[in-house]
Amino acid sequence: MTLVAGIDSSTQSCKVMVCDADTGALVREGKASHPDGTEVDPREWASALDDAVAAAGGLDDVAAVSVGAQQHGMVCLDDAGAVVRPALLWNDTRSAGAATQLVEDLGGPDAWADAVGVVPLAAITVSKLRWLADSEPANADRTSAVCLPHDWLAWQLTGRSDLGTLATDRGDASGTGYFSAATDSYRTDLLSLALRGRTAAVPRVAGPAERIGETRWGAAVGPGTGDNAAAALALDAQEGDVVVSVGTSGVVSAVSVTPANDPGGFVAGFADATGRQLPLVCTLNAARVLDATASLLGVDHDELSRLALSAPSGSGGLVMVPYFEGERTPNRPDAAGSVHGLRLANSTPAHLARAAVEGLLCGLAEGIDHLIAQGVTVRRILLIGGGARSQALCELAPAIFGAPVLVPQPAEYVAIGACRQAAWTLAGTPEPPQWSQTSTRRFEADPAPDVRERYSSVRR
Ligand SMILES: Nc1ncnc2c1ncn2[C@@H]1O[C@H](COP(=O)(O)OP(=O)(O)O)[C@@H](O)[C@H]1O
Ligand SMILES: O=C(CO)[C@@H](O)[C@H](O)COP(=O)(O)O
Repeated sequence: MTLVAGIDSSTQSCKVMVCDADTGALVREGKASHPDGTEVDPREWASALDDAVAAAGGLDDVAAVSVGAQQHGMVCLDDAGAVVRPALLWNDTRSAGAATQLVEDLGGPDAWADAVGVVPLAAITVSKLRWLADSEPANADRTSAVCLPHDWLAWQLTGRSDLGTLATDRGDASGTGYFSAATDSYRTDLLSLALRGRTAAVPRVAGPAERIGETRWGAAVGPGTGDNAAAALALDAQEGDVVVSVGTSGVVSAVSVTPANDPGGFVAGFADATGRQLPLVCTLNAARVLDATASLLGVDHDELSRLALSAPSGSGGLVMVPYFEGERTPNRPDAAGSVHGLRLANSTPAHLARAAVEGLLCGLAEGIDHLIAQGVTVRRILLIGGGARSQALCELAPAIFGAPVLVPQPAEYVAIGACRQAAWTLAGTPEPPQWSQTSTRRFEADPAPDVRERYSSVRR
């Protein structure tokens, strides 16, 4: 059996899966935690990867490996290839002011949507680079190259240190704000605009199944990609499939042949890992809303779910707007979460649990609406990510989305997508290998538009 490995270096942890290259059957897996916080020394990712690989029984017998990772993180390298400062992650909002300035500098949101399909927000790499130029000019001066978390980890796997050997793929490059998914080209003028006239090298954009190097034991290293593009590859998402991921981030995305152009800044015009587009809406608050509410109530996730399902639809008028970490969609970096409509009758753990699940889902439902406004057709909604392990989330999602929801078997879909890319790199075929698709559970419910209406009015 030929084995391939896929890595998901996500916000909270590193997951490694080893699969049969022909069928995609899982052979073994491992996981290790990442440190908390919104800035992380990339060497912590390498160390978590080592631990996750050890937990997965090593990779010496795999013939190819690919890395999927959290998008947008700013990894700055000096001319010797050393890390200049800890990486600012996608969920670090200190770059919010820099994003606003950058939008103005290019002539407004329309100019950005036309240039790269992405209007800078705090999350986007280009905004983090402007923050660096203004707040840490000495570090900006020392930065000879800038890359993303997956680019850096894949580079580590190849054992190279020459900046000219850095590689990325168009899926992750499209999340930088200086690469256009519509034209498949860098806009180094925008990178330079962010860095206030400085220049920095960027990784070469490899093809979707290109071998970008070899590990020290001789395995092929695939191009890797951003986590959301990897998940779409795992699910073999086709046009009409809307993937909703409830991890640290809440993500609504869909593969498409048409690049997104949303000057409103809700939908980002990213690329997928196969050559298509991946219009995407991302929120800052998802699975951790459930984590925080469970901890507030002193219960575990199973009990939180049971409580939420025991309360009435609409939580008796209790509405949670879950902007615990500020928010990205809508763009409210300085917001805080709030609970509205407290009455004696709804001041119970069950009502609060339900309000948390409903509030989280209402934010994602707005994301689906934004995709539809960009011309995306919704044929199927697939729910994945750590939060999809919550029975309450699965049962309430169809009511809030107003459509049936398919929940694939709980699994690490980003790592599986990276495995599939590794197998594709090994096969060298024009299309990715056909692996049998996971079974799904179908959830249906009567639509609850009143819950969404109340949420929208409270949010406004
Ligand atoms: N049964 C569950 N119900 C709700 N949330 C869960 C459950 N199991 C795990 N989670 C949450 O899912 C999150 C991890 O999901 P994951 O998709 O791996 O995130 P990320 O990719 O951002 O690291 C954690 O916040 C975790 O607490
Ligand atoms: O910023 C985005 C997408 O634009 C996030 O989806 C990150 O890619 C982090 O993903 P998770 O760790 O939450 O899976």
